[in-house]
Amino acid sequence: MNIPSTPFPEVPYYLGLYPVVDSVEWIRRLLEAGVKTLQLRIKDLPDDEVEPAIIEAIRLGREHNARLFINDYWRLAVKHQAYGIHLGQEDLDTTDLLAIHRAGLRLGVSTHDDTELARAASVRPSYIALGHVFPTQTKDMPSAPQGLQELTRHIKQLDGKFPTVAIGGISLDRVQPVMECGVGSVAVVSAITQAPDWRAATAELIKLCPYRDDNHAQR
Ligand SMILES: Cc1ncc(COP(=O)(O)OP(=O)(O)O)c(N)n1
Ligand SMILES: Cc1ncsc1CCOP(=O)(O)O
Ligand SMILES: [Mg+2]
Repeated sequence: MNIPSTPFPEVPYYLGLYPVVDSVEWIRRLLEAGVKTLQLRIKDLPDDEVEPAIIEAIRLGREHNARLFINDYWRLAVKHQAYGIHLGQEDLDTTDLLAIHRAGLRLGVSTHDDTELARAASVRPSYIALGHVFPTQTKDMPSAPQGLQELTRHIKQLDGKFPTVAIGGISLDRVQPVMECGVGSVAVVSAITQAPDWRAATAELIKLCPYRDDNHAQR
């Protein structure tokens, strides 16, 4: 892993609601619904097939003055100057972190345990994602859900040095207890995409997970 000599660019500690979705269609809908932090997560397609979606998502993100992260496709995200990139632990070994840093993109990194937390922190990313907090149907997870106690412990361990994002099984009724752990933001998939009324769910979630224009955790 090639670690840049300075941290990745800062993002607000309280990023607001952070939906993770798999199409430009969802990106457009959510931006129009007022979402300001979001991720395009398309899995396992060749670069040339996802490139048009990435270009359009980045364009929409800029048009709405939103923070759009691209999952996995870091070369395309750099090429088209996305706001940021989200990477998993295994991606850290195969990604040119120096290229992302040089291009001025923000970086989010997934973590699941203490070892991964230390490894993520060594990269000095823009935010650190913690999860999965609860059981999830959206992604096959090799580890057990960490739960609220472990989430709280990880947030304390980071000591406000990085903005944090909780992910995994966070339904509407679980957002408040998750926020009470001190996390900066909540990332959701099914709470929006599987909701009977996604507009109503998104509006509720935005209220429960406020954005603050501030780089620091409130103590
Ligand atoms: C905000 C956020 N947190 C975690 C993840 C998971 O990323 P990763 O570990 O790279 O797994 P995939 O999403 O690529 O399957 C995420 N995407 N976003
Ligand atoms: C992408 C990802 N990474 C960890 S859990 C997860 C899926 C979260 O989806 P949901 O909010 O539907 O549980
Ligand atoms: Mg990934």
